Amino acid sequence: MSAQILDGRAVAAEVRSQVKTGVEQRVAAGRRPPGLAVVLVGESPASQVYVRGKRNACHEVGFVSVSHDLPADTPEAEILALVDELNADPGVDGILVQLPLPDHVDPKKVIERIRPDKDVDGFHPYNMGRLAVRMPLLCPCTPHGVMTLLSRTGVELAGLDAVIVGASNIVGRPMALELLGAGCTVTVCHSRTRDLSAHIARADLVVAAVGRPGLIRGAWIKPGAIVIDVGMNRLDNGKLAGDVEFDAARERAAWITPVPGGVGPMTIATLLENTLYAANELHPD
Ligand SMILES: Nc1nc(=O)c2c([nH]1)NC[C@@H]1CN(c3ccc(C(=O)N[C@@H](CCC(=O)O)C(=O)O)cc3)C=[N+]21
Repeated sequence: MSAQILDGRAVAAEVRSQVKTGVEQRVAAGRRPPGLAVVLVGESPASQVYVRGKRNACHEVGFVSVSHDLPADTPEAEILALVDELNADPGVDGILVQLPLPDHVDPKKVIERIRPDKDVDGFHPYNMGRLAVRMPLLCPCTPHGVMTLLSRTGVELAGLDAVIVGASNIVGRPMALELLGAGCTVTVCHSRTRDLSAHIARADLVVAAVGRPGLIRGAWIKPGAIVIDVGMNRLDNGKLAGDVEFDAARERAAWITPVPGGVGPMTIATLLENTLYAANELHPD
């Protein structure tokens, strides 16, 4: 029996349409449309593709999209000064500084400079802390987008054995907190984990967020498990592949996300949700 596909493109389209309606309601009530500022430092082609996608999504839902494209050699102080300006701008509800930043810029300093109530990436320590103590404010987009996808399976998450592979600040760690909040028993595997396949073999839910194509063998997957592939690996042939051996895993899983077309679109859709939430709930004006 092969798995049902969790169609991230379809769910992301639903979320974007809900955000668009939310913006229309705001404007009909005489309020300004939400504003999202996207800061891009440098000319990395990948970042330009992602940033273009975000800006297009803003236009689709009716946000004001504020763009700042800075040269790769922009001094850190200038980036911080721009963040201060955006923090103070009443027309800006969300600030996203595209990562990675050039080596001479400390990303932690830049992230921590963003006002927590405008940190629509959810990367700021304050927002991560709020998630850790079950008082979520703005949640990191990829893990929160995964929760939206999981809700579409109709599977009760409480009590599931969830195994996350990867312990990054932007996916693995907040993913563990989100799943803990949903009542899962959570294991986080990382580069020091011994016998990864044994952890995967007992998992009802696997979230792969490592960045290594085909790391998670399909044969490891427990029959009937839910498999969420956050991996976004560009292969030599230019194709995008996840961290999971999709075809083999699909024969054993009950649900599985494809790459592309799974978690990626949910990341963008959740960014839009966070920005509307910040405008409506955190910036009453
Ligand atoms: N401050 C910051 N916040 C981010 O959220 C952030 C970032 N920096 N830096 C880069 C990563 C990457 N990222 C993606 C989002 C969506 C897709 C996406 O929609 N991918 C499509 C495929 C796109 C393609 O074909 O290349 C998919 O998976 O279906 C990909 C990558 C957000 N990022």
